[in-house]
Amino acid sequence: MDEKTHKVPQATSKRLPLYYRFIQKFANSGKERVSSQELSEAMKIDPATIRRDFSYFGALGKKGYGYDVRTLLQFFRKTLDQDEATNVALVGVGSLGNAFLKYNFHKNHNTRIVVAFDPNAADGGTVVNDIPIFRPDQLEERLGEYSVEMAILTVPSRAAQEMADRLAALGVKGILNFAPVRLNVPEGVRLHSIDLSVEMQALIYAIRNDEKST
Ligand SMILES: NC(=O)c1ccc[n+]([C@@H]2O[C@H](COP(=O)([O-])OP(=O)(O)OC[C@H]3O[C@@H](n4cnc5c(N)ncnc54)[C@H](O)[C@@H]3O)[C@@H](O)[C@H]2O)c1
Repeated sequence: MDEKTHKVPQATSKRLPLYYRFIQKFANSGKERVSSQELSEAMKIDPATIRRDFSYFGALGKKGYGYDVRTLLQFFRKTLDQDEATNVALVGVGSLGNAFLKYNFHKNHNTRIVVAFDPNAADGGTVVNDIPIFRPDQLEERLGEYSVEMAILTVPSRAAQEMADRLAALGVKGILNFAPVRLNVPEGVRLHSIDLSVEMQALIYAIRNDEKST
């Protein structure tokens, strides 16, 4: 990513892959330009948010013209580093971690799990789906071999902060945390947390609220 994108808010950066997906759809249907209104209708995000998100990246569109689909496509491909593979470490190979290990991210995105860590791994490592799994006490010794940029954290809550600290100390730049705890990470490390219970409660609240207002 270029320097400008450092100040991009987390909410905006979370929407980038979504923009990319919809712009790909517009491009595939042969559309050459698209307005924030059209994007808004397709994506169910309000047009002001889209314009604000895009404004973080400089002049991507012209007033009254909208956005050039090819330019947007190139921009998002470059910004999301779709041309370059991202190596991911999986930390915690239980129920959730195993599902990630078996899910082939690589098919749709240039992202792949290259190494995993779990206390249940054998002494010299275990291999599942061609991915080596080592014990967590081997993290410092092994991680450096795999050019890992980000980690998926699927460990029990009690182990999450310690593993996040150790990953950050090893130079991992992004952590996708599934443990339902608030983690602290040093500056320069991006943390995205997905708490399924919170997401579910928010959805239930939204459904009930819709019911009340109809
Ligand atoms: N399973 C789900 O549907 C689900 C949904 C939402 C959130 N979560 C959260 O995701 C995390 C993982 O859930 P799960 O169901 O896979 O749990 P799990 O107990 O099945 O798996 C956790 C794994 O982490 C390993 N582990 C423990 N300490 C470790 C360490 N220091 N380093 C590496 N690995 C370590 C354990 O050996 C185990 O294999 C939990 O924090 C859980 O609350 C799970």
